[in-house]
Amino acid sequence: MDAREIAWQVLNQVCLEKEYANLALRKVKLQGADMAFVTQVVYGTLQHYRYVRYLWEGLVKSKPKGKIAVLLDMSVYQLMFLHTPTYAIIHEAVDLAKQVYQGRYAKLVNALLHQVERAPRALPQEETARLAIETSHPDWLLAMWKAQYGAEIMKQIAYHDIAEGKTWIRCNTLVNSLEELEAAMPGRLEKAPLPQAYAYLGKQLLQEPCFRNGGFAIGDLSSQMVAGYLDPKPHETILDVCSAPGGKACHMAALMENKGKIIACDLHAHRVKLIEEGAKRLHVSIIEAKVLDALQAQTHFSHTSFDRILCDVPCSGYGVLQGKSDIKYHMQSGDMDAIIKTQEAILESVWPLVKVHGVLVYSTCTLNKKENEKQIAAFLSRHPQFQLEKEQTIFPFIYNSDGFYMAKLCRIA
Ligand SMILES: C[S@@+](CC[C@H](N)C(=O)[O-])C[C@H]1O[C@@H](n2cnc3c(N)ncnc32)[C@H](O)[C@@H]1O
Repeated sequence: MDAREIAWQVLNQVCLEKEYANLALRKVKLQGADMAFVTQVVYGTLQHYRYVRYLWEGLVKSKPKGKIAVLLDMSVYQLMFLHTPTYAIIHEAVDLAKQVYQGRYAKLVNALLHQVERAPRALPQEETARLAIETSHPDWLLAMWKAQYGAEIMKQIAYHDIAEGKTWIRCNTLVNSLEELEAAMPGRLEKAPLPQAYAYLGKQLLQEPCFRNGGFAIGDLSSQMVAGYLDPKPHETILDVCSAPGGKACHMAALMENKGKIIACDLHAHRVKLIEEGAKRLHVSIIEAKVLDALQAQTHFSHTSFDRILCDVPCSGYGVLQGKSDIKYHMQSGDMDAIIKTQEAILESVWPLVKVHGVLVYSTCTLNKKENEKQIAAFLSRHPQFQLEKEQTIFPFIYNSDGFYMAKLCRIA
């Protein structure tokens, strides 16, 4: 089976069976350039799903569905975004189309792809409709961003989501200093506007010798701002209730100089394992990882027993659509309703555990005021014993990082 056919199969699993793209790709047994091609076609097609569908769908009355629609999507993606010769893309798409539905759609695939290649359909005139197709976002999401943040910010987020992302790392000061890390990766690090953070400019991050010995952690720049917001000190006791895979917990441990205690919980056992593995690689010994539903936290811990608590809650993920294009492909406007209730329930379950004069930080990787500012305003109105010290939305286009929200609440009574 060649790389294009494998990409088609992976996309069928993601688009039609709702498998996560990273998990479907993990099963692919290819290497080198072939694997890079499959990965690019899979993520690229998902990232541009509306645009590529728009280009072929308008040309046909009775629209093919299922695997043929996915095949057309991925072939149009290649025609529009890759430098592969047109004849190779179309020829192979037609061959693949012959494999399914008794080959009924092979001629149509051939005709549609030639037509798209010859004269791509013009984008809609109206500005927001055009942006939605050009950047492949659902209309309701753009409308929500426009209403919440204004037209200019909506536009910048949308274009950010289809731009090429950066890889961010954090120097693990428990293992090496900034100077030592820079010396170990000459020319491959670009200093970021945050202590200990760098953009990685190389190509083989996991092959860097100082990765295995824990010299750095991989983690988005915005996400690295959260531990600083919590501002944990050596010898304190910290609760991290939604902790896996443990990026922020390990960062907190470094800020605490590996002194004190961090209880790092997550609902899912397989994800708790990731916290343990990460902590081991990064030479962190103060993390105690636990499988625990945050909603049950009060049955495990006494009231007022933590100096600081981090609630890095599950969220709709609208701040990470650049890197997680399968979220973008599948998301529905109703998805956030249940999640908002979970976030509220987590806050209600956890707040009594923080000491008086202690700190609670709430964070999400989403851009949605209902999960962010409004969630925190509602919490504060229910709990006058907390005060908002600061809150911040990090828009993803500022540093080419994830979109994040963080609120720092201090318990005053
Ligand atoms: C945004 S991620 C956390 C990322 C993590 N803080 C880090 O920095 O690596 C949210 C996590 O919440 C976990 N989760 C979801 N519902 C939960 C619950 N009721 N109790 C505990 N963890 C939960 C998910 O398994 C997921 O790992």
